[in-house]
Amino acid sequence: MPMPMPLAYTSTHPKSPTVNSLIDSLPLTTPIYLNFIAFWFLCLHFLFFQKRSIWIGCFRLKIFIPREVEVLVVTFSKVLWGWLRKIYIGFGHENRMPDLRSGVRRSKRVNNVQENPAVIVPPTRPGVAKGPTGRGRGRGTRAMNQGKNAKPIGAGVGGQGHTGLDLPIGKLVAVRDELVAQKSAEKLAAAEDEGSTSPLPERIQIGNSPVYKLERKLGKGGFGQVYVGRRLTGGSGCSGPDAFEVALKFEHRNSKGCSYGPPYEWQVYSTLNGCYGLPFVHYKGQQGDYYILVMDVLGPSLWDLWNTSNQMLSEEMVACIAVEAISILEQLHCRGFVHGDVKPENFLLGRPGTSNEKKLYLIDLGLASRWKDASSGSHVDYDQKPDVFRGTVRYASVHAHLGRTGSRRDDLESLAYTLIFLLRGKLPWQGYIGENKGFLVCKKKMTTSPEMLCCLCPPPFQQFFEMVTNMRFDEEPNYSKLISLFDGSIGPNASLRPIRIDGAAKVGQKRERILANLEDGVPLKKKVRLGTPATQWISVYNSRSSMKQRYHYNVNDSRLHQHVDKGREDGLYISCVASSVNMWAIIMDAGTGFSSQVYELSNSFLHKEWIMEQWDKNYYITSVAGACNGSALVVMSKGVPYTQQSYKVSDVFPFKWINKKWKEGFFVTSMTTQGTKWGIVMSRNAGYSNQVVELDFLYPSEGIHRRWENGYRITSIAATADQAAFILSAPKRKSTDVAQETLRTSAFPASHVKEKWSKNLYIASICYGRTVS
Ligand SMILES: Nc1ncnc2c1ncn2[C@@H]1O[C@H](COP(=O)(O)OP(=O)(O)OP(=O)(O)O)[C@@H](O)[C@H]1O
Repeated sequence: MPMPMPLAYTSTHPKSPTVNSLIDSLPLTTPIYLNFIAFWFLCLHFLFFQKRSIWIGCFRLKIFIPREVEVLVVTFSKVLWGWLRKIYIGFGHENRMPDLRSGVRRSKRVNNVQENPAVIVPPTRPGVAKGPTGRGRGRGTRAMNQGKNAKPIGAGVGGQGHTGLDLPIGKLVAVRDELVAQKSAEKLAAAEDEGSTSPLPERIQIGNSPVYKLERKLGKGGFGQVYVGRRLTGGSGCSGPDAFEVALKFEHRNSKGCSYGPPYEWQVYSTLNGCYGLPFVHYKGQQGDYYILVMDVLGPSLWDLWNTSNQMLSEEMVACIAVEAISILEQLHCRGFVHGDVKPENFLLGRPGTSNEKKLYLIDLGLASRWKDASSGSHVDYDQKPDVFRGTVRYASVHAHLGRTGSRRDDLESLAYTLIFLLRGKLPWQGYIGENKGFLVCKKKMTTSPEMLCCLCPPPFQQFFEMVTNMRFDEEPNYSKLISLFDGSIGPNASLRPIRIDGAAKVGQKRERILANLEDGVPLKKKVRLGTPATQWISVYNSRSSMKQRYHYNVNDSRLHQHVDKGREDGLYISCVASSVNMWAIIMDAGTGFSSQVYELSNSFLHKEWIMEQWDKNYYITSVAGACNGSALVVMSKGVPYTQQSYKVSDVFPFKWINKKWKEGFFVTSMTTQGTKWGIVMSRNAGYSNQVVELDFLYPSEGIHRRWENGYRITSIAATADQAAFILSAPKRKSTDVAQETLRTSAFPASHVKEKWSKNLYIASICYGRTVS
């Protein structure tokens, strides 16, 4: 999208003054202020340009700025800059009820606790460290945190050229939290600097390995530097453990991946060494300040190849790459791992001039993870953590962007992007920059139809893309079928092929047999990515004993009171509200358990003063809706079990805040959107034992079904025109199982609701927004 930058403030919040009110509040006309500002600018000018003298006519006036003034001016400038930034860029705000003492419901307004502005984390990792446009392979660094306020650790934030490399993010996310807790980003950066400045040993011997002399550099990643090591003593072979030349990968012991000992990649190599398509690791060990891997030396990467071939590779070449890459991934997956960072830079050819120069290898296991549990052998559990991203933005699967647990489908989706990039020379989401780059790229991936994405590619590539993006989380890829898609693009003469496809050839016969059995018998799956966004009503129905429920839709502001009053006369309370095209939908129930209710229609999202007043009177927010025209409807009730409440308004889905509040015992109890803004209400004592989020650019059918299977039920929904969010909760008391159904309809589901009522299914949540793409 080029969409506006996230603005997370409501304009009326007293702690988020508008620029106008700020300017109004400054007595700029007072001469003393003018003098001060002039003095300050002058100091800044001298400090900035390092000027220490000025000419007045023919006199040269020497300027002396005392150190104290310099510090004062710089500090004041920083504070002012931060202040202005907050006004222009904003951050989410949270309003929270005061803590309760001794379990007594205290209604006094003690204070308006405005917590430290929470870090707003876009649903997907924003523009982090797009690769340098430099031509060297593997240059640049990784960033580890995708938070808006998070600093990329190390260097490498910069613009992205069309030919630029894309750098991986999130390697060792697992240790990230601990790292961040222990060390500030600055310390980490300093540690890294130290790592990069420590001299590399000139002679290397790991255990009983030959002695190597450090030779030319092969590449550098965010974590390691790779050099050629030339054998000096201790062997006679041309290849293998005592090869004349090896690749030496150095990682400094203070580097970000080594805080707890050897790099994580070592563990993965311990299990995967010898796997088809991976370079052999012969020795690993520590020497001086460095962890060192001794492995087979390889040749150029596919990115190098693409770059030196006018940034376009032939169909046959890419088809061979496809076939061999699928075989390599199949072998890796067979060993229970997913790679997690499939991209052109991580596929290397064998050493030029050797018999392996046309052989493909996959390197960099730093983001590899298990899809299959090592002890039980079962598939790892599905989960979604929208603020966790691992991989490289350009090639990451949409599921990886959305923070879903990595599985085999993700490697294949990244491979599809890799192949299309090598063929077309460009992907439609290149060129995004800025803090919410990850979100924009993910949105573009979701809204680009397979036809658009593959418009310049031969049909097998589109078929491959469609097959892999339609896979379920735990689906076993049909590698043979995927390989066979490219059969027609590869010539029969093996010696003429630009890339060796030994892996695929080995399973070729088996493949033919499988394919014969598959012949058209498998029904085609419904395509999930159509590229056409749609907004719909999403309604959720819960089974419950018979009760009176009433709905109103297309209600304009002036008719709202009339409907609500009528419902109240009949003993009904508002149970949920929603808005579509600036008209309200109101659901009123006889079974809410509320004892009293108030509501307010206001022009602000959300009206803090009114909410605080009602909190004082022991009312709690029970439903909330925002309309596109800026107004919001907040319903607050008595008779709820909640003991404390907190809400947040944010321009991006505030998963990080939700996560933080979960840890404090709060659960999401209502949620809405207004335009692109999200409003989330969380309460203590909500009766849930656990809660999860499903956030997607379409209706996350698979995720919801998986959660349902695990005992979760949808308890809040909201959607913008881009994304739909579902909160699913596990009840504390697992007494009666609630059956739940969802419905998506273009018009308000008036007739459907009646059908549901006849089956004792009642509307539990409703919203209008993004459903399919
Ligand atoms: N065995 C090898 N033979 C030749 N070159 C290699 C070899 N291993 C790595 N390289 C080169 O070194 C670069 C960095 O290696 P690698 O990707 O393993 O490091 P990293 O720090 O994990 O990088 P990244 O940040 O991309 O994950 C690679 O891009 C590649 O060009």
